Amino acid sequence: MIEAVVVHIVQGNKILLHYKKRGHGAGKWNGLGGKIENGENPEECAKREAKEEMHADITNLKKIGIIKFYDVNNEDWTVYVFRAELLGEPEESEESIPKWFFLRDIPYENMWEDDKYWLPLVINNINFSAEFWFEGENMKKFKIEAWK
Ligand SMILES: Nc1[nH]c(=O)nc2c1ncn2[C@H]1C[C@H](O)[C@@H](COP(=O)(O)OP(=O)(O)OP(=O)(O)O)O1
Repeated sequence: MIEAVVVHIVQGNKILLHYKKRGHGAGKWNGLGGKIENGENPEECAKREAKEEMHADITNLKKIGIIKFYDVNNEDWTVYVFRAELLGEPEESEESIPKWFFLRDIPYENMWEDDKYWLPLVINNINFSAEFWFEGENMKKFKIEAWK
């Protein structure tokens, strides 16, 4: 089981997304994040990834969801989802290109197929737990539980 974090930064009517240049989900827009390394907790991983991926810090982290991804061909993932606030200016890095999107223009068609089911919950500060079953990049089934 791989453990990872995804962090979403929502400010006013905009969200900061990252075009991933490499790794799992390359070619898609996503929150920032990555795999948890030995000895880190999810918050520490989120802060490290923010520095690595966009050369900026994040603060006021709020854990908002937990997602399990089951993939029949590959490995299973547990992903901790956070909201956070940005300190400073995001920059392009070797991993990704950051870009602000209006909330009404989120590019769901160029994101992981599961995102459209749970990102609205993150934006509305609704806690959730979800499970998604994939075959490669195709989502087959899902379950979501949400609570205020
Ligand atoms: N179906 C999915 N939907 C989604 O929104 N995010 C997903 C996802 N499956 C995985 N993720 C996230 C978790 C994690 O933040 C990221 C994948 O992590 P990466 O491969 O970028 O990890 P690292 O930054 O540790 O990369 P490397 O150093 O290249 O191994 O994609």
